[in-house]
Amino acid sequence: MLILASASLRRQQLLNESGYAYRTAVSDKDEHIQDKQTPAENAVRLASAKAEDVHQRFPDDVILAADTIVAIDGILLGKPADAEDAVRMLTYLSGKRHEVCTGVCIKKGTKVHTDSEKTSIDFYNLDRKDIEAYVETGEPMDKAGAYGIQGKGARLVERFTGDYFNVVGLPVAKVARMLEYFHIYPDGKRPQFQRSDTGSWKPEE
Ligand SMILES: Cc1cn([C@H]2C[C@H](O)[C@@H](COP(=O)(O)OP(=O)(O)OP(=O)(O)O)O2)c(=O)[nH]c1=O
Repeated sequence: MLILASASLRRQQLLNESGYAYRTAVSDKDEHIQDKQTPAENAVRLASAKAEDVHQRFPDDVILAADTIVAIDGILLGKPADAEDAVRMLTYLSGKRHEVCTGVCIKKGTKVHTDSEKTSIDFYNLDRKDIEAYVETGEPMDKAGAYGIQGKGARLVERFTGDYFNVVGLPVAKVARMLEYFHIYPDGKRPQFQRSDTGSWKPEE
């Protein structure tokens, strides 16, 4: 059985819509971003900690976990601590390009597969009033970088390059390919993907 180690409704929704059957289990691991690590290293480490935590409770299942981080000018942003922090983050992102990095860890027994995906985002210039009005909606508070591209935060984004779903918290296409390695397929069927992008790993026959 596939277990999504996440309390995030967005991740659950993305996995549902992609056709996967799964259960959820929430990790209570409280790991922190480390400035000395790259965004990808941080995101993969945090995702791995969540997967490991849930694996302890469900050792026979396939555990999927993810973590999303925003990176700009070498600074890493997680979720804002409070409204003031959200204003500070959005002020920093205003008019600039940043990256959203989601790390993914899939684990079953001793078999572990990790990877990460980056999406580049350009923000419009935002004035103080726009930022404060957006923060007042409450939307930024549970999101890395203090915005949600899938919600009212869409108004902040001038353009993006890469996987949209990665920004929302789960790079679905990459995850689907990783899950094949664990013989987990959407709608319970072996999928049609052409495996030209296997990278350093291949699903077992
Ligand atoms: C940038 C951005 C982030 N996010 C979200 C995705 C992640 O859920 C969240 C970053 O926090 P995470 O710690 O990655 O995830 P989470 O705490 O929400 O859920 P869990 O650990 O239980 O799996 O920010 C958006 O929803 N939209 C966006 O545009």
